[in-house]
Amino acid sequence: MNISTDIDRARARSVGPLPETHPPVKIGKVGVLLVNLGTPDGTDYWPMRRYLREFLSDRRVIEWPRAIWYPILHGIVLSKRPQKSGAAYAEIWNYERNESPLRTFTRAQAEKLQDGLNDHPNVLVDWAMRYGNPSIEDVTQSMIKRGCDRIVMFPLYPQYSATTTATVNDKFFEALQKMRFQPAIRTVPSYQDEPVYIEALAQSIERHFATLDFEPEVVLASYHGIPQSYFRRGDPYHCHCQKTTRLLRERLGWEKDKLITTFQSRFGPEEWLQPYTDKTVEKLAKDGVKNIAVFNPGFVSDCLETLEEIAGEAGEIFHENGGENFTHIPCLNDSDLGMAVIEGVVRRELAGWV
Ligand SMILES: C=CC1=C(C)c2cc3[nH]c(cc4nc(cc5[nH]c(cc1n2)c(C)c5CCC(=O)O)C(CCC(=O)O)=C4C)c(C)c3C=C
Ligand SMILES: [Fe+2]
Ligand SMILES: [Fe+2]
Repeated sequence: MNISTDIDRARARSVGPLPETHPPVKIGKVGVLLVNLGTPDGTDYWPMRRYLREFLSDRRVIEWPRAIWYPILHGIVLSKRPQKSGAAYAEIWNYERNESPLRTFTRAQAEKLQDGLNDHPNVLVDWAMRYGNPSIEDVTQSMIKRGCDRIVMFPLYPQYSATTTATVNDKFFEALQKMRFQPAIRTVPSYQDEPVYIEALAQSIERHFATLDFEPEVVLASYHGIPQSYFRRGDPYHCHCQKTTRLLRERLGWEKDKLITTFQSRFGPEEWLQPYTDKTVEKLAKDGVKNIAVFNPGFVSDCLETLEEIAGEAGEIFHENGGENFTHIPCLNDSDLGMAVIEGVVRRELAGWV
Protein backbone atom coordinates (compact mmCIF):
# COMPACT_ATOMS: atom_id res chain seq x y z
CA MET A 1 0.00 0.00 0.00
CA ASN A 2 1.32 3.44 -0.92
CA ILE A 3 0.08 5.81 1.78
CA SER A 4 1.28 9.05 0.21
CA THR A 5 -0.48 8.16 -3.08
CA ASP A 6 -3.68 7.40 -1.17
CA ILE A 7 -3.48 10.74 0.64
CA ASP A 8 -2.79 12.58 -2.61
CA ARG A 9 -5.76 10.89 -4.30
CA ALA A 10 -7.99 11.70 -1.34
CA ARG A 11 -6.95 15.36 -1.43
CA ALA A 12 -7.28 15.64 -5.18
CA ARG A 13 -10.78 14.23 -5.02
CA SER A 14 -12.06 16.14 -2.01
CA VAL A 15 -10.28 19.53 -1.99
CA GLY A 16 -9.87 20.07 -5.70
CA PRO A 17 -6.65 21.04 -7.51
CA LEU A 18 -3.40 20.44 -5.67
CA PRO A 19 -0.76 23.22 -5.41
CA GLU A 20 1.31 23.71 -8.58
CA THR A 21 4.39 22.41 -6.81
CA HIS A 22 2.65 19.08 -6.08
CA PRO A 23 3.45 16.10 -8.36
CA PRO A 24 0.47 15.22 -10.61
CA VAL A 25 -2.17 12.85 -9.18
CA LYS A 26 -4.41 10.92 -11.52
CA ILE A 27 -8.13 10.51 -10.80
CA GLY A 28 -11.40 10.51 -12.69
CA LYS A 29 -11.02 7.43 -14.88
CA VAL A 30 -13.37 4.45 -15.05
CA GLY A 31 -11.57 1.12 -15.28
CA VAL A 32 -12.89 -1.99 -16.99
CA LEU A 33 -11.05 -5.08 -15.81
CA LEU A 34 -11.54 -8.29 -17.82
CA VAL A 35 -10.66 -11.41 -15.83
CA ASN A 36 -10.33 -14.92 -17.19
CA LEU A 37 -9.40 -18.16 -15.51
CA GLY A 38 -5.65 -18.27 -15.79
CA THR A 39 -2.83 -20.02 -17.32
CA PRO A 40 0.68 -21.32 -16.62
CA ASP A 41 3.71 -19.20 -17.51
CA GLY A 42 5.25 -22.14 -19.39
CA THR A 43 4.68 -25.82 -20.17
CA ASP A 44 7.60 -27.24 -18.14
CA TYR A 45 7.18 -28.95 -14.79
CA TRP A 46 7.74 -25.98 -12.43
CA PRO A 47 5.53 -23.34 -14.08
CA MET A 48 2.84 -26.00 -14.52
CA ARG A 49 3.17 -27.05 -10.90
CA ARG A 50 2.94 -23.45 -9.62
CA TYR A 51 -0.19 -22.85 -11.70
CA LEU A 52 -1.91 -26.12 -10.75
CA ARG A 53 -1.02 -25.63 -7.11
CA GLU A 54 -2.67 -22.20 -7.01
CA PHE A 55 -5.69 -23.41 -9.00
CA LEU A 56 -6.30 -26.63 -7.11
CA SER A 57 -5.73 -25.07 -3.67
CA ASP A 58 -8.76 -22.84 -4.27
CA ARG A 59 -11.57 -23.87 -1.89
CA ARG A 60 -14.14 -22.74 -4.45
CA VAL A 61 -12.72 -25.25 -6.93
CA ILE A 62 -12.07 -28.24 -4.66
CA GLU A 63 -14.48 -28.24 -1.73
CA TRP A 64 -13.12 -31.32 0.00
CA PRO A 65 -11.90 -30.84 3.60
CA ARG A 66 -8.29 -29.62 3.47
CA ALA A 67 -7.13 -32.44 5.76
CA ILE A 68 -8.17 -34.93 3.06
CA TRP A 69 -7.39 -32.89 -0.07
CA TYR A 70 -3.95 -31.39 0.70
CA PRO A 71 -2.12 -34.72 1.16
CA ILE A 72 -3.59 -35.88 -2.18
CA LEU A 73 -2.80 -32.56 -3.91
CA HIS A 74 0.77 -32.33 -2.61
CA GLY A 75 1.35 -36.05 -3.06
CA ILE A 76 0.09 -37.68 -6.22
CA VAL A 77 -1.55 -34.70 -8.05
CA LEU A 78 1.35 -32.22 -8.02
CA SER A 79 3.91 -34.89 -8.79
CA LYS A 80 2.10 -36.35 -11.83
CA ARG A 81 -0.30 -33.77 -13.26
CA PRO A 82 2.22 -31.02 -14.15
CA GLN A 83 3.90 -33.32 -16.73
CA LYS A 84 0.61 -34.59 -18.15
CA SER A 85 -1.03 -31.15 -18.40
CA GLY A 86 2.26 -29.57 -19.57
CA ALA A 87 2.38 -32.00 -22.52
CA ALA A 88 -1.23 -31.08 -23.39
CA TYR A 89 -0.48 -27.33 -23.17
CA ALA A 90 2.62 -27.84 -25.37
CA GLU A 91 0.32 -29.02 -28.19
CA ILE A 92 -1.67 -25.77 -28.25
CA TRP A 93 0.96 -23.26 -26.98
CA ASN A 94 1.39 -19.95 -28.80
CA TYR A 95 5.14 -20.25 -29.37
CA GLU A 96 5.35 -16.91 -31.16
CA ARG A 97 4.43 -15.07 -27.97
CA ASN A 98 5.47 -17.88 -25.61
CA GLU A 99 2.13 -17.98 -23.86
CA SER A 100 -1.11 -19.95 -23.83
CA PRO A 101 -3.89 -19.09 -26.31
CA LEU A 102 -6.11 -18.03 -23.40
CA ARG A 103 -3.69 -15.25 -22.51
CA THR A 104 -3.31 -14.19 -26.16
CA PHE A 105 -7.08 -13.99 -26.65
CA THR A 106 -7.75 -12.21 -23.36
CA ARG A 107 -5.17 -9.53 -24.18
CA ALA A 108 -6.65 -9.11 -27.67
CA GLN A 109 -10.15 -8.77 -26.21
CA ALA A 110 -8.98 -6.04 -23.84
CA GLU A 111 -7.20 -4.15 -26.63
CA LYS A 112 -10.19 -4.34 -28.95
CA LEU A 113 -12.58 -3.35 -26.18
CA GLN A 114 -10.44 -0.25 -25.47
CA ASP A 115 -10.70 0.69 -29.17
CA GLY A 116 -14.44 -0.05 -29.23
CA LEU A 117 -15.01 2.29 -26.28
CA ASN A 118 -13.10 5.20 -27.84
CA ASP A 119 -16.23 7.37 -27.54
CA HIS A 120 -15.46 7.31 -23.78
CA PRO A 121 -11.90 8.68 -23.43
CA ASN A 122 -12.02 8.40 -19.63
CA VAL A 123 -12.49 4.59 -19.77
CA LEU A 124 -9.37 2.49 -19.29
CA VAL A 125 -9.47 -1.25 -20.12
CA ASP A 126 -7.09 -3.86 -18.73
CA TRP A 127 -7.05 -7.62 -18.16
CA ALA A 128 -5.94 -10.13 -15.53
CA MET A 129 -6.03 -13.82 -14.63
CA ARG A 130 -7.53 -15.51 -11.55
CA TYR A 131 -4.60 -17.94 -11.38
CA GLY A 132 -1.12 -17.05 -12.60
CA ASN A 133 -0.19 -13.83 -14.35
CA PRO A 134 -0.99 -10.98 -14.68
CA SER A 135 -2.58 -11.18 -11.25
CA ILE A 136 -5.82 -9.42 -10.32
CA GLU A 137 -4.07 -7.56 -7.49
CA ASP A 138 -1.23 -6.19 -9.64
CA VAL A 139 -3.54 -5.05 -12.41
CA THR A 140 -6.04 -3.47 -10.02
CA GLN A 141 -3.22 -1.52 -8.31
CA SER A 142 -1.92 -0.41 -11.68
CA MET A 143 -5.38 0.77 -12.79
CA ILE A 144 -5.75 2.82 -9.62
CA LYS A 145 -2.31 4.38 -10.16
CA ARG A 146 -3.40 5.31 -13.67
CA GLY A 147 -6.39 7.21 -12.25
CA CYS A 148 -9.26 4.72 -12.00
CA ASP A 149 -11.43 5.58 -9.02
CA ARG A 150 -14.26 3.41 -10.33
CA ILE A 151 -13.76 -0.11 -11.64
CA VAL A 152 -16.13 -2.44 -13.50
CA MET A 153 -14.77 -5.94 -12.95
CA PHE A 154 -15.90 -8.51 -15.53
CA PRO A 155 -15.37 -12.25 -14.83
CA LEU A 156 -15.36 -13.68 -18.36
CA TYR A 157 -17.81 -16.53 -17.78
CA PRO A 158 -21.21 -16.45 -19.53
CA GLN A 159 -22.70 -18.94 -17.03
CA TYR A 160 -22.30 -18.35 -13.29
CA SER A 161 -20.53 -20.93 -11.16
CA ALA A 162 -19.06 -20.58 -7.69
CA THR A 163 -15.99 -22.37 -9.13
CA THR A 164 -15.36 -19.56 -11.61
CA THR A 165 -17.35 -16.31 -11.19
CA ALA A 166 -17.40 -16.34 -7.38
CA THR A 167 -13.72 -17.10 -7.00
CA VAL A 168 -12.82 -14.21 -9.32
CA ASN A 169 -15.00 -11.91 -7.22
CA ASP A 170 -13.38 -13.26 -4.02
CA LYS A 171 -9.88 -12.62 -5.36
CA PHE A 172 -10.75 -9.11 -6.48
CA PHE A 173 -12.22 -8.20 -3.10
CA GLU A 174 -9.22 -9.79 -1.40
CA ALA A 175 -7.04 -7.29 -3.29
CA LEU A 176 -9.33 -4.44 -2.20
CA GLN A 177 -9.13 -5.59 1.42
CA LYS A 178 -5.53 -4.37 1.48
CA MET A 179 -6.46 -0.83 0.43
CA ARG A 180 -7.30 2.06 2.70
CA PHE A 181 -8.82 4.08 -0.12
CA GLN A 182 -10.75 1.75 -2.37
CA PRO A 183 -12.18 2.59 -5.78
CA ALA A 184 -15.94 2.21 -6.30
CA ILE A 185 -16.75 -1.22 -7.69
CA ARG A 186 -19.21 -2.93 -9.97
CA THR A 187 -19.01 -6.63 -10.75
CA VAL A 188 -20.54 -7.87 -13.99
CA PRO A 189 -23.14 -10.65 -13.67
CA SER A 190 -23.29 -13.77 -15.81
CA TYR A 191 -24.96 -13.32 -19.17
CA GLN A 192 -26.20 -16.80 -20.11
CA ASP A 193 -29.40 -15.41 -21.67
CA GLU A 194 -28.29 -12.03 -23.05
CA PRO A 195 -29.72 -11.60 -26.57
CA VAL A 196 -26.40 -10.29 -27.93
CA TYR A 197 -24.64 -13.43 -26.65
CA ILE A 198 -27.23 -15.87 -28.03
CA GLU A 199 -27.20 -14.05 -31.37
CA ALA A 200 -23.38 -14.17 -31.54
CA LEU A 201 -23.36 -17.92 -30.85
CA ALA A 202 -26.02 -18.50 -33.51
CA GLN A 203 -24.19 -16.47 -36.11
CA SER A 204 -20.86 -18.12 -35.35
CA ILE A 205 -22.48 -21.54 -35.95
CA GLU A 206 -24.12 -20.35 -39.16
CA ARG A 207 -20.86 -18.86 -40.44
CA HIS A 208 -18.94 -22.02 -39.58
CA PHE A 209 -21.50 -24.27 -41.28
CA ALA A 210 -21.20 -22.17 -44.44
CA THR A 211 -17.52 -23.26 -44.69
CA LEU A 212 -18.26 -27.02 -44.41
CA ASP A 213 -18.69 -29.54 -47.21
CA PHE A 214 -20.94 -31.69 -44.99
CA GLU A 215 -24.04 -31.10 -42.88
CA PRO A 216 -23.65 -31.96 -39.17
CA GLU A 217 -26.51 -34.21 -38.06
CA VAL A 218 -25.95 -33.46 -34.37
CA VAL A 219 -24.33 -30.44 -32.69
CA LEU A 220 -22.97 -30.67 -29.16
CA ALA A 221 -22.93 -27.58 -26.96
CA SER A 222 -20.12 -28.76 -24.69
CA TYR A 223 -19.67 -26.87 -21.41
CA HIS A 224 -16.96 -27.34 -18.79
CA GLY A 225 -18.34 -29.62 -16.06
CA ILE A 226 -18.51 -29.24 -12.30
CA PRO A 227 -19.03 -31.97 -9.68
CA GLN A 228 -22.70 -32.94 -9.31
CA SER A 229 -22.45 -32.36 -5.56
CA TYR A 230 -21.83 -28.61 -6.17
CA PHE A 231 -25.01 -28.44 -8.26
CA ARG A 232 -26.98 -30.26 -5.55
CA ARG A 233 -25.74 -27.72 -3.00
CA GLY A 234 -27.06 -24.81 -5.05
CA ASP A 235 -24.63 -23.85 -7.81
CA PRO A 236 -26.87 -22.56 -10.65
CA TYR A 237 -24.33 -23.40 -13.36
CA HIS A 238 -26.21 -26.42 -14.77
CA CYS A 239 -29.42 -24.37 -15.20
CA HIS A 240 -27.52 -21.52 -16.84
CA CYS A 241 -25.96 -23.93 -19.35
CA GLN A 242 -29.33 -25.50 -20.15
CA LYS A 243 -30.85 -22.06 -20.65
CA THR A 244 -28.15 -20.94 -23.08
CA THR A 245 -28.62 -24.10 -25.15
CA ARG A 246 -32.43 -23.76 -25.14
CA LEU A 247 -32.36 -20.13 -26.25
CA LEU A 248 -29.84 -20.94 -28.95
CA ARG A 249 -31.93 -23.88 -30.19
CA GLU A 250 -34.97 -21.59 -30.37
CA ARG A 251 -33.00 -18.93 -32.25
CA LEU A 252 -31.71 -21.51 -34.75
CA GLY A 253 -35.13 -23.17 -35.09
CA TRP A 254 -33.63 -26.61 -34.49
CA GLU A 255 -35.24 -29.80 -33.09
CA LYS A 256 -34.31 -30.94 -29.57
CA ASP A 257 -32.08 -33.80 -30.82
CA LYS A 258 -30.07 -31.60 -33.17
CA LEU A 259 -28.50 -29.44 -30.43
CA ILE A 260 -27.63 -31.18 -27.16
CA THR A 261 -25.93 -30.04 -23.96
CA THR A 262 -22.92 -32.05 -22.75
CA PHE A 263 -20.22 -31.52 -20.10
CA GLN A 264 -16.46 -32.00 -20.49
CA SER A 265 -13.18 -31.76 -18.55
CA ARG A 266 -14.03 -33.81 -15.47
CA PHE A 267 -11.38 -34.12 -12.80
CA GLY A 268 -11.09 -36.62 -9.93
CA PRO A 269 -13.24 -39.54 -8.82
CA GLU A 270 -16.58 -37.78 -8.18
CA GLU A 271 -19.59 -37.84 -10.53
CA TRP A 272 -19.67 -34.63 -12.59
CA LEU A 273 -22.53 -33.08 -14.54
CA GLN A 274 -23.76 -35.36 -17.30
CA PRO A 275 -23.99 -36.35 -20.10
CA TYR A 276 -20.23 -36.35 -20.57
CA THR A 277 -19.00 -34.98 -23.89
CA ASP A 278 -16.49 -37.77 -24.62
CA LYS A 279 -19.00 -40.54 -23.87
CA THR A 280 -21.66 -38.82 -25.98
CA VAL A 281 -19.30 -38.42 -28.94
CA GLU A 282 -18.39 -42.11 -28.67
CA LYS A 283 -22.03 -43.20 -28.46
CA LEU A 284 -23.11 -41.07 -31.40
CA ALA A 285 -20.36 -42.59 -33.56
CA LYS A 286 -21.25 -46.13 -32.43
CA ASP A 287 -24.94 -45.43 -33.13
CA GLY A 288 -24.04 -44.64 -36.73
CA VAL A 289 -24.07 -40.84 -36.72
CA LYS A 290 -21.51 -39.85 -39.35
CA ASN A 291 -21.25 -36.04 -39.09
CA ILE A 292 -21.11 -33.95 -35.94
CA ALA A 293 -20.05 -30.50 -34.76
CA VAL A 294 -18.97 -29.51 -31.26
CA PHE A 295 -18.77 -26.01 -29.87
CA ASN A 296 -18.10 -24.51 -26.43
CA PRO A 297 -20.55 -21.74 -25.53
CA GLY A 298 -19.24 -21.52 -21.93
CA PHE A 299 -15.72 -20.58 -22.99
CA VAL A 300 -15.19 -16.97 -23.99
CA SER A 301 -11.85 -17.93 -25.57
CA ASP A 302 -10.31 -21.02 -27.03
CA CYS A 303 -7.97 -22.66 -24.55
CA LEU A 304 -6.60 -26.01 -23.49
CA GLU A 305 -10.07 -27.38 -22.83
CA THR A 306 -11.44 -26.51 -26.26
CA LEU A 307 -8.39 -26.90 -28.51
CA GLU A 308 -6.79 -29.99 -27.04
CA GLU A 309 -9.70 -31.77 -25.39
CA ILE A 310 -12.39 -31.09 -28.00
CA ALA A 311 -10.80 -30.18 -31.35
CA GLY A 312 -8.12 -32.82 -30.69
CA GLU A 313 -9.26 -35.65 -28.41
CA ALA A 314 -13.02 -35.63 -29.03
CA GLY A 315 -12.40 -35.65 -32.79
CA GLU A 316 -10.16 -38.71 -32.39
CA ILE A 317 -12.80 -40.50 -30.31
CA PHE A 318 -15.41 -39.83 -32.99
CA HIS A 319 -13.24 -41.16 -35.83
CA GLU A 320 -12.00 -44.20 -33.86
CA ASN A 321 -15.60 -45.28 -33.30
CA GLY A 322 -16.79 -45.04 -36.88
CA GLY A 323 -17.66 -41.35 -37.27
CA GLU A 324 -16.69 -39.66 -40.53
CA ASN A 325 -16.79 -35.87 -40.25
CA PHE A 326 -16.05 -34.01 -37.02
CA THR A 327 -15.75 -30.25 -36.78
CA HIS A 328 -14.97 -27.97 -33.85
CA ILE A 329 -16.57 -24.53 -34.00
CA PRO A 330 -14.13 -21.96 -32.54
CA CYS A 331 -15.07 -19.91 -29.49
CA LEU A 332 -16.15 -16.32 -30.05
CA ASN A 333 -12.63 -15.16 -29.04
CA ASP A 334 -11.79 -11.63 -30.25
CA SER A 335 -13.92 -11.95 -33.43
CA ASP A 336 -16.39 -9.22 -34.34
CA LEU A 337 -19.16 -11.37 -32.80
CA GLY A 338 -17.17 -12.00 -29.62
CA MET A 339 -16.37 -8.32 -29.22
CA ALA A 340 -20.02 -7.36 -29.78
CA VAL A 341 -20.90 -9.50 -26.75
CA ILE A 342 -18.15 -8.18 -24.47
CA GLU A 343 -18.71 -4.58 -25.52
CA GLY A 344 -22.50 -4.89 -25.25
CA VAL A 345 -22.34 -6.23 -21.71
CA VAL A 346 -19.69 -3.70 -20.64
CA ARG A 347 -21.60 -0.72 -22.06
CA ARG A 348 -24.67 -1.74 -20.08
CA GLU A 349 -22.61 -2.01 -16.88
CA LEU A 350 -20.95 1.38 -17.47
CA ALA A 351 -24.33 3.14 -17.49
CA GLY A 352 -24.35 6.10 -15.11
CA TRP A 353 -20.55 6.04 -14.79
CA VAL A 354 -19.62 7.47 -18.19
C1 LIG B 1 -10.80 -29.60 -10.37
C2 LIG B 1 -11.84 -28.96 -10.54
C3 LIG B 1 -12.17 -28.03 -11.60
C4 LIG B 1 -13.37 -27.36 -11.69
C5 LIG B 1 -14.53 -27.46 -10.74
C6 LIG B 1 -13.30 -26.54 -12.85
C7 LIG B 1 -14.34 -25.71 -13.29
C8 LIG B 1 -14.28 -24.89 -14.41
N1 LIG B 1 -13.17 -24.59 -15.19
C9 LIG B 1 -13.54 -23.76 -16.22
C10 LIG B 1 -12.72 -23.25 -17.24
C11 LIG B 1 -11.41 -23.68 -17.52
N2 LIG B 1 -10.71 -24.69 -16.87
C12 LIG B 1 -9.47 -24.81 -17.45
C13 LIG B 1 -8.46 -25.70 -17.07
C14 LIG B 1 -8.52 -26.53 -15.96
N3 LIG B 1 -9.61 -26.79 -15.16
C15 LIG B 1 -9.25 -27.63 -14.12
C16 LIG B 1 -10.06 -28.09 -13.06
C17 LIG B 1 -11.36 -27.62 -12.76
N4 LIG B 1 -12.09 -26.72 -13.45
C18 LIG B 1 -7.84 -27.91 -14.27
C19 LIG B 1 -7.01 -28.77 -13.36
C20 LIG B 1 -7.40 -27.21 -15.40
C21 LIG B 1 -5.95 -27.10 -15.90
C22 LIG B 1 -5.62 -27.96 -17.00
C23 LIG B 1 -5.56 -29.39 -16.57
O1 LIG B 1 -4.64 -29.72 -15.86
O2 LIG B 1 -6.48 -30.11 -16.96
C24 LIG B 1 -9.35 -23.85 -18.51
C25 LIG B 1 -8.18 -23.70 -19.48
C26 LIG B 1 -7.08 -22.76 -19.06
C27 LIG B 1 -6.06 -22.55 -20.18
O3 LIG B 1 -5.02 -21.92 -19.93
O4 LIG B 1 -6.22 -22.95 -21.33
C28 LIG B 1 -10.55 -23.14 -18.54
C29 LIG B 1 -10.91 -21.98 -19.43
C30 LIG B 1 -14.92 -23.49 -16.06
C31 LIG B 1 -15.74 -22.60 -17.00
C32 LIG B 1 -15.38 -24.20 -14.94
C33 LIG B 1 -16.71 -24.28 -14.31
C34 LIG B 1 -17.81 -23.85 -14.75
FE1 LIG C 1 -11.53 -26.01 -15.39
FE1 LIG D 1 -9.14 -30.90 -19.81
